[in-house]
Amino acid sequence: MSVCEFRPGLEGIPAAQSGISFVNGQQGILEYRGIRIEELAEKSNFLETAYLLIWGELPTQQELEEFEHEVRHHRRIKYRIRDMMKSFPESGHPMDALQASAAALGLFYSKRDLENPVYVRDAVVRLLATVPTMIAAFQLMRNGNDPVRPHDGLDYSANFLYMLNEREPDPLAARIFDVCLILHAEHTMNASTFSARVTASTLTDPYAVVASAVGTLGGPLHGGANEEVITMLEEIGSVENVRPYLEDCMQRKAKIMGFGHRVYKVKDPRATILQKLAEQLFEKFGYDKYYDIAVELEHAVAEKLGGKGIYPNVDFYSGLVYRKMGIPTDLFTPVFAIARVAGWLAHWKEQLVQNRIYRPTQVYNGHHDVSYTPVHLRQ
Ligand SMILES: CC(=O)SCCNC(=O)CCNC(=O)[C@H](O)C(C)(C)COP(=O)(O)OP(=O)(O)OC[C@H]1O[C@@H](n2cnc3c(N)ncnc32)[C@H](O)[C@@H]1OP(=O)(O)O
Ligand SMILES: O=C([O-])CC(=O)C(=O)O
Repeated sequence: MSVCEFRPGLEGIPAAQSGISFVNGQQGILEYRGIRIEELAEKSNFLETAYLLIWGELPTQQELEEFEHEVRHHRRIKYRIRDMMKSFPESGHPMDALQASAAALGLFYSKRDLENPVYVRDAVVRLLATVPTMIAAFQLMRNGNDPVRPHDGLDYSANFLYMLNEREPDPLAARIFDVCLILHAEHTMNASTFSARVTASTLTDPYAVVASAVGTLGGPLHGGANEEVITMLEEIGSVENVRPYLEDCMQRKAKIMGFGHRVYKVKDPRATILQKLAEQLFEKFGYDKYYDIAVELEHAVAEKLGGKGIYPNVDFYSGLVYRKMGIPTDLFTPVFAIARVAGWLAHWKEQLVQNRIYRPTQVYNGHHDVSYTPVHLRQ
């Protein structure tokens, strides 16, 4: 094999063959199994989209009803998981709580049976069903309250908002939240999905796959940017301060959070939809001054950095949507994870079809033949 050039961040290097999603970064196109994201956002719901991603086709009415029924009936978390979460430090980040809890779930299903479709389906259902419950439970318990039991009469998204806020959500808010989950469900070979596929390739269990992906999603260069965006908008504070803030960032060569993408060189199509969803929410529930700051920042960044292909990504407007729903800032990335579980599991299943363990190479730039220095002689 020829010696390859090292590409930092593996830019442009295919890490898998995949039929799950497609991105055209020059034209701002995203498709799940060939269907444009705009169409899914308008016509589908999250569980149907998850089914599409994981099993490769839209479900029939009966398949969808069965799948929704199964997910609905696996939403409760085990007392032992709940008690474990109760012992987590309240000040800990909910992404860490989620990562630990997803991994702990695997302790209860440690007999791996990856070739058995029943095992695969159970794991898919259980992870999709319990991740929202774990997040809502941690949120309530860190504030000294008991978790709220899932509401069997509510669908996937409405139930999550119900568990979080201890009341049934407004139907528009629940539908918008569900669309947000569709938008965040999958995105080709992003860092957390790569992490999921690497973990899957060792033939470990799907709980470990999801736990490793959650850990990867949390970083501020990836899903964690949605939280950073709100912090940044608060720091900017006013529309007048947008341009001085941007100048200062550019001078310091600091990244503007929620902007830029390895693949998109135009505005992320998901950001366009999320911006519209934010506007719909503001129309019904009142205006948010940070929205004007965000729009001004988008204009200013397009003027200064548009030439480099730097435009809003999915994380730029999502926080404004979640804020309006009363979701705390440090739950924005866990909410992203609720959705992305679908994509990670689709990649887990796909990886297993023709698995080969990931084991890339490296360019060694260290020393050779170094002799051992006894500790008392070391400077
Ligand atoms: C769900 C998601 O993961 S979406 C991404 C969420 N992350 C963010 O919003 C964090 C901010 N954005 C970034 O850090 C980057 O754009 C990433 C991580 C998304 C992509 O990183 P990469 O593809 O490695 O791009 P890289 O960091 O090399 O940037 C390329 C050039 O664009 C510039 N650039 C990229 N993003 C930004 C940004 N947000 N603000 C200012 N400049 C930027 C870089 O400074 C660099 O400029 P240079 O060539 O003059 O040095
Ligand atoms: O594709 C990426 O690198 C990041 C991203 O937008 C996502 O994971 O949704």
